[in-house]
Amino acid sequence: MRRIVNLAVCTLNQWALDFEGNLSRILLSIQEAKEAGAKYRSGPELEVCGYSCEDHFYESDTFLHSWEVLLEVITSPISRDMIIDVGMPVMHKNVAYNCRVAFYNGKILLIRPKMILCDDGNYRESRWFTPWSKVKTLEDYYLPRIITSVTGQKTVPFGDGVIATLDTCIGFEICEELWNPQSTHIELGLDGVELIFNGSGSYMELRKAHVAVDLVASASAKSGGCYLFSNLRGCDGQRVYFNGCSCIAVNGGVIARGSQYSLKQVEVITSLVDLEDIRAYRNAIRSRSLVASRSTPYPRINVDFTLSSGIDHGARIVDWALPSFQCSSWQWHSPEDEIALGPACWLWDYLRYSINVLPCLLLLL
Ligand SMILES: NC(=O)CC[C@H](N)C(=O)O
Repeated sequence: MRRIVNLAVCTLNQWALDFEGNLSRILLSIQEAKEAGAKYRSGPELEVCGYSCEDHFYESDTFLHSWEVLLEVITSPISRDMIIDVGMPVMHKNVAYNCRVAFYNGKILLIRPKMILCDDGNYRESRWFTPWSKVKTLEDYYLPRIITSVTGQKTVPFGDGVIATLDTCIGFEICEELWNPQSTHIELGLDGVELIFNGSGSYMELRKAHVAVDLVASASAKSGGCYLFSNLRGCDGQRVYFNGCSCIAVNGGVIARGSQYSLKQVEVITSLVDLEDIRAYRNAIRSRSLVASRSTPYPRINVDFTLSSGIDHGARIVDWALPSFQCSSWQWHSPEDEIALGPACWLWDYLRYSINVLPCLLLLL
């Protein structure tokens, strides 16, 4: 028996506060995911407003414009018939959170705030955001009126919950939560969450890319499951270069990976994943089953939608011929290549955006 799901992760070259440009890249990524047959599309961290808005995260306009972009995405016909999550800042009870917003056919399903923030290196997330600390707890989020008037929803669940479709269970871990020893994916996996989406803003450091991909693979190794990592790409106005390398891993093996240094502004990778592979792998690890049987449940948001294709039993199943997953192989860049490629890509982005604003500056003279 097979139960195949087609899932998409996206690498986007976003720019801080470029709401229109960011929107167009998000819509393009959804379209590409849909054309590839995906029923779920995820994207990088804070993709709506751009990661490096810095003290603009203190301005309510940054939040308002993010909702306006979300409205465009939710109401676009391209977004129909698939579950989508996007990254944006959300203010809940006067506290700013770095969130994933998941929706399906014009309705918001869940707002999932980041639970472990990053303050190493050049990261200073806790200057602008607060981590959500209420584990496995949901509250009502009162939507802005521009959203209510279109979706008809006054409140939506906000917090540490998961989404249950008719055939699987979906959870979220946002960037640094993967890097922390007490990663969220451990509890998620034990509670039967089969697909874990991570929207990230991970920047380039020499010889760091393999660490991110190794973490993604190991997140799905001990406990089984499918781990889907979407990262930003390029320079978004700050000093760092985001690293790309979005990837998908199943049961410890990386089955798809995007490029690390590229000038592509939108890169979508999709994979066919058999949910039965996850179930068989998990059930065979007896010690995991024992611990999982004792796990306390996450609040589940039910959605009347099936991610898998075909019929899940009987002779008429259409997907028998599809192969089960195969691990992909690639060569890591040498340090010398990284030194050549990273700064060059950063400079290219900066130049590209400078050229865009140059005519405006000339008009001001
Ligand atoms: N945005 C983040 O949470 C960053 C997480 C992680 N430390 C990284 O470098 O990729």
